[in-house]
Amino acid sequence: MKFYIATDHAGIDLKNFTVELLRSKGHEVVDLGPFDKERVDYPDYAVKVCENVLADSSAQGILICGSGIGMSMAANRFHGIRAALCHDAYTASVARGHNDANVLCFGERIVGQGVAESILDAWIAGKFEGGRHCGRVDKIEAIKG
Ligand SMILES: O=C(CO)[C@H](O)[C@H](O)[C@H](O)COP(=O)(O)O
Repeated sequence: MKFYIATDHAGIDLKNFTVELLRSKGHEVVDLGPFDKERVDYPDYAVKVCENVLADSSAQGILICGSGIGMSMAANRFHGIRAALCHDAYTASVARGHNDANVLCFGERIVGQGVAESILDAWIAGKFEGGRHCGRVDKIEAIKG
């Protein structure tokens, strides 16, 4: 699987862990930064990941910040991005299976490395179930609020 990943200053350590973990499992990871802990604004990095995911539909995005909330809010402003803030393996699994989510968000101030790994494993194993969920996802995409 191919991932684009970015964070803000509050998620650097979990980003580095995630990049190494995914690469060690054979996944392709494009790290869009930042690469030090200087304070930055999370929307700037959400834009980088979402633009790449929209241009490369075979890929998925990962966005990390302190809580994951700001990143998920910013990412969901993009038409075609379905960003899911996940705190555990169940939310990751259902985000893929029911919501066809294409950007995973989590928070370094919320989840540790062990929980992050279980979230990533569930995300990677998850597959959109289609069926009754198709029309619902289509309705999300049709919203022009
Ligand atoms: O967007 C967030 C909160 O919803 C993220 O957790 C940010 O990383 C956080 O706001 C950054 O806070 P800081 O005090 O500037 O480190």
